Amino acid sequence: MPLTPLVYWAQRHEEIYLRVELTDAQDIDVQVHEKVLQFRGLGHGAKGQNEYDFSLEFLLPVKSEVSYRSTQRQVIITVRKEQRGWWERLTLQERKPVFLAPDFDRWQDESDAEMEIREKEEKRNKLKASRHKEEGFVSLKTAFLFVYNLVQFLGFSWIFVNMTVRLFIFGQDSLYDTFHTISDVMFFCQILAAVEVLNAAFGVVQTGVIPTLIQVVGRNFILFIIFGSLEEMHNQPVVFFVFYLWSAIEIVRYPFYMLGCFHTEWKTLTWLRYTIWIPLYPLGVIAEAVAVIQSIPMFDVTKLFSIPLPKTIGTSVSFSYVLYIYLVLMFVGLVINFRHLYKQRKRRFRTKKRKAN
Ligand SMILES: CCCCCCCCCCCCC[C@@H](O)CC(=O)SCCNC(=O)CCNC(=O)[C@H](O)C(C)(C)COP(=O)(O)OP(=O)(O)OC[C@H]1O[C@@H](n2cnc3c(N)ncnc32)[C@H](O)[C@@H]1OP(=O)(O)O
Repeated sequence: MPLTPLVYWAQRHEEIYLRVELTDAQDIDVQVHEKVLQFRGLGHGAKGQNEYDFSLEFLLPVKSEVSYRSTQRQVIITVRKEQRGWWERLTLQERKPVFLAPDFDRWQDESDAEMEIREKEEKRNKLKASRHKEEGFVSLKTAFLFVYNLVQFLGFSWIFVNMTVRLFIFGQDSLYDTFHTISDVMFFCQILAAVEVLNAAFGVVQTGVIPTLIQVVGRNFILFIIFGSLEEMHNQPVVFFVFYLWSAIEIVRYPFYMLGCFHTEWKTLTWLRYTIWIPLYPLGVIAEAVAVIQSIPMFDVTKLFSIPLPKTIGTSVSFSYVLYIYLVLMFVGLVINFRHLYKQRKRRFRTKKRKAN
C-alpha cells in the first residue's frame, strides 16, 4: 500500500518548487495533467523503505512539462506556471493537505520574489552595459590598430617604392644618397614604431614586450645614433641596404596586421609574413653590424658622444667602446628575436594545419 511522503513547497512568479522528502529515491514517475501533479517513487521516507505517492491539484493551470532531479536525500520538482503571477495558495482545495508544508529554505513572499527579479534584471542590465562597453572598446582598438598599421604600411611602401625606382633610374648612384631622400619618412615611421612596444606592454596586441623592444630600440639606435648623428655616414651605401631590408619586411607585415584587424587573411601574405624574415633578419643584422663597424673610426675621430674623464687622467673614453658592446648585444638580440619569430611561425602554421584537419 503506497504511503505519502512529506512535501515542501515554495513559489516564484513563474515557477513552483516541490521538495519531496525521500532518501535514495528510485523509479520516480512525475506527471502533470491539466492542473494535477501525480508523483510516484520508491525510497526511504518518514515510514521507512516503501513505495510513496501523492497528487496535488494546483490552484491555477501549469505547464505540462515538469522537471525533477533526485539527490541522495530528496527529490526536487520544478513546475512552470502557465501564467506568470503570485498564487495565494498552492492547491485548489482551501484546506492544505497534511503532507504539505512551506519550504522555508526557499520560501519568499511576493515582495521578496519581486525584489529578486529586480536584482536579476539589474544584474542582466549591468552585464549588457559592460558588454556594450567591451564591444565599444574592441571596435575602438580595432580602428586604432587599423589606422596605425595603415600609416606604417603607407610610410614603408613609400620608402620601398622610392628606393626601388631610384635604383632603376640612377643605378649605383642611388646607393649614396638614400639618407637624404628617405630619412625623414624613416624617422617618422621608426618613431611611430614605439607604439608597438606600448601595444605589447598594455596588452593591446597579444605579443611579447621584449622582442618588440629589441626590434624598436635596435633599429632606432642604428637610425638615430649611427646614421643620424654622424654626417659621414649619410652617404654610405650601407644606409641603402639597411633601409631596404627594413622596409621589405614591413610592406608585408603591416598589411598582414591590417587584414588581421578584420579577422581576415590572405594565405600568401601570411606565408610571406612568417617566412621572409628567415633570410631578411640575418641580412638586416649583418647590414646593421657593418654600419656600426664603419662608424667606429668616425666616432673615434670626431669624439662624438665620448665620455670625458677627470682632468687628472686627462683623456676621454670613446663611444666606440659602447659600440663594441652593442655589437655583442646585437648578436644576443638576433638570437632572441630569431627564436621568437620561429616560435610565432610554428604557432601560426601549426594552428592553421589543425584548423584545416
Ligand atoms: C631591451 C633593449 C635591448 C636593446 C638591444 C639592442 C640589440 C638590438 C639587436 C636588434 C637587431 C634588430 C635587427 C632588425 O632591425 C633587423 C631587421 O628588421 S631586418 C628586416 C627583417 N626583420 C623582421 O622580419 C622583423 C620584423 N619585425 C617583427 O616581426 C616584429 O617587430 C617582432 C616584434 C620581431 C615580432 O612581431 P610579433 O611578436 O608581434 O609577432 P606577430 O606578428 O606574430 O604578432 C603576434 C600577434 O599580435 C598581433 N599583432 C601584432 N602587432 C599588431 C598590430 N600592429 N596590429 C594588429 N595586430 C598585431 C598579430 O596579428 C598576432 O596576432 P594573432 O596571433 O592573433 O594573429
